[in-house]
Amino acid sequence: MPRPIISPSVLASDFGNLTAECKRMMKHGAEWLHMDVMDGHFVPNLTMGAPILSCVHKGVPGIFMDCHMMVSEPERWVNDIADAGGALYCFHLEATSNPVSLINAIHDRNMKAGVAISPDTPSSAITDEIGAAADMLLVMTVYPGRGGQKFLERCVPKVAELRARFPDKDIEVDGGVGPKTVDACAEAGSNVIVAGTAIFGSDEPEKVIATLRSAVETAQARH
Ligand SMILES: O=C(CO)[C@@H](O)[C@H](O)COP(=O)(O)O
Repeated sequence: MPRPIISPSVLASDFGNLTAECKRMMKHGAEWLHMDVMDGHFVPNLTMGAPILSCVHKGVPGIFMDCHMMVSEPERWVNDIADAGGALYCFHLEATSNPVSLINAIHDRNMKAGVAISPDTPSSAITDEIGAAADMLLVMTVYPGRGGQKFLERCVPKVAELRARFPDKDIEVDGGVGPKTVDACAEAGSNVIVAGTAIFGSDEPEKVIATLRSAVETAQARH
């Protein structure tokens, strides 16, 4: 079973102090930082791109940037994100017609490749070929585009379907995940937990990170 990983979503952080916020989360035990790249086209919001990621990468030694590309034409940004220090490039399946060649292009730039599905996309859209080529599968538990939304419980069965088909892959959940909703995700087989509001909105983020990790450990010990 792949190891538990907590990836705080920086969308909920103090953007004016992004570098310091990332360092703070790593000090509190976060393995990855979830960098929400939005282009104002695939989703209505605009956030950040390669220049900001590059600054963060230079300012935070050892950071693993889990780049969630909520963008149209994800093929366009592979080189820029790789040059900026991205460690994982996760694109939306809905945004491309050639996912396997995109995964190959990501691997050619020495990044891990993730494939995300939005709430209305079934797990079957991730074919055996796509799933085998990818390093990580992301099941969105809110509609992509903004933080602080309500967790969509109806997305959880997709995690279990994907875990049954891909026992060795990282499976990430993102959107409305926190101490109250993580158990369902972990029980279904998710090992990579993204949380924004639940972590950055807490006075004790280190405790929230520990709780999220312990939920995954407990579920993995049961299976
Ligand atoms: O990418 C997204 C939303 O598009 C997520 O990463 C959210 O930003 C997670 O935030 P919370 O729902 O945990 O507040």
